[in-house]
Amino acid sequence: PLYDIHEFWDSQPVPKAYEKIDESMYDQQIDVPKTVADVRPEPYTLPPGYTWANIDIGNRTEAQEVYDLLTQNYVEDDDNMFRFDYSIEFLQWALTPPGFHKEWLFGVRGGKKNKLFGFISGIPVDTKIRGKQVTMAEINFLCVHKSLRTKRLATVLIKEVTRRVNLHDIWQAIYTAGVLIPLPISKTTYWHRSLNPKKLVEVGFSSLPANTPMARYVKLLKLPGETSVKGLREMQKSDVKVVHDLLNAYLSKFEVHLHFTEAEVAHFLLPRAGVVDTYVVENPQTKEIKDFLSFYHLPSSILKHEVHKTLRVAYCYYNVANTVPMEELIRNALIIAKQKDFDVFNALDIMENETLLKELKFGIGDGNLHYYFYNWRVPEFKPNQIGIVLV
Ligand SMILES: CCCCCCCCCCCCCC(=O)CSCCNC(=O)CCNC(=O)[C@H](O)C(C)(C)COP(=O)(O)OP(=O)(O)OC[C@H]1O[C@@H](n2cnc3c(N)ncnc32)[C@H](O)[C@@H]1OP(=O)(O)O
Ligand SMILES: CN(C)Cc1n[nH]c2ccc(-c3ccc(F)cc3OCCn3ccnc3)cc12
Repeated sequence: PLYDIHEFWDSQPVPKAYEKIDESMYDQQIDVPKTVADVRPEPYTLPPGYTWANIDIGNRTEAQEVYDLLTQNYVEDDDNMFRFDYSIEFLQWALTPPGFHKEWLFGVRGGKKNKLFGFISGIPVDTKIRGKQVTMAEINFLCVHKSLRTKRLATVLIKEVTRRVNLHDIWQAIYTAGVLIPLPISKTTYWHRSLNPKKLVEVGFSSLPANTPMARYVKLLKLPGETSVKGLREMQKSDVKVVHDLLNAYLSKFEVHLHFTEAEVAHFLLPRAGVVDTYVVENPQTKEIKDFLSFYHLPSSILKHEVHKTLRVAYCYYNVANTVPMEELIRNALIIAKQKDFDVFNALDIMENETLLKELKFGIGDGNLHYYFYNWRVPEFKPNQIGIVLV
């Protein structure tokens, strides 16, 4: 609970759990204004035997080292049955958007083999918060090897990435986590839509509802073999401009959202095999595009099962529905994911998602994803006011 002592976070410019609400303090930074000249010029001190190392994620060998660290040491579910298994291609996609800064992708090396024991990443994002534009760093992939846990190494990684971001005259950040630390700007819930119920029951991801034989459970969750939306097709380069306009227009409806450049829309939404899928709806008569759907591929390793080693998971990404009902659009995303042999389709209750989860037979997940700002005070938002998906 929040009244716990947070040695590190109580020293950081984030709202305190106990602070009195003062509306006049909202929509501004928490820290005293600083300039780049105030930023510590040298990296933070690491324990003896460890060194800082920038990671060139575009270099296959270095990307493999990050993959190896994360696939063994990154986020597990509460029951330690599954662990995220981000692929190398996914990491390269997530961490090299237009305008990224190489020195914001780095880790800690040590030992005889100069092994990678820790990692953290930042990418620049243009956020809009209650109508105010704030350039931030989006922090992700914080990971410390299991053999080095609870030695406060994470706090050094966080302070170092803060320092490196500050050197670019950026003083705010956005991040999400399953853990509850001071202080969430929103507490969202994740939901799962089974696509391969038999496998999900076999690996313990789902349990058969009471008095429901497997055959009936499978029938309950069956989806059409083909999509229903006319004119649905994979996004291509020539769609970037219209998808860019549709996305920014749609996201401006939310209290907290990102603003994407065309180059960022091309980077984050053009289909990449095994990473991200985007489909546009091209009106067969007018050839106009007014809707699109997208989901990203993030498998989880199944930690304790002899036969099944990987859970193939699709995650709801950005979806805009202007001429098609959102429910039908997302149902078509489910159908495509099933056609592509995904086992489950995950979604947060952010944006408009909560309005379609039940109808589309999603089941509620066992935990939350909290959204956080660093050094920016806002009132707490409901999930349907959040228009940002962090991978
Ligand atoms: C202006 C720019 C600013 C940029 C920076 C913005 C801030 C960015 C913040 C980062 C955003 C990342 C977002 C992201 O990547 C998505 S959330 C996923 C984070 N990664 C994992 O969960 C992977 C598995 N776990 C680990 O690798 C370790 O357990 C980690 C590394 C998590 C902690 O390593 P450890 O060996 O277990 O722990 P110590 O070194 O002893 O440190 C303990 C302190 O760390 C605090 N802690 C624990 N988990 C945290 C988390 N997920 N966020 C923030 N803080 C977290 C904890 O509350 C405690 O502080 P307290 O004593 O005050 O309570
Ligand atoms: C977002 N990005 C920062 C990775 C990340 N970190 N921590 C997390 C905790 C939950 C989710 C999440 C987000 C959306 C979703 F539909 C299901 C999720 O978790 C499933 C349960 N689970 C937790 C861990 N392994 C499996 C992601 C994350």
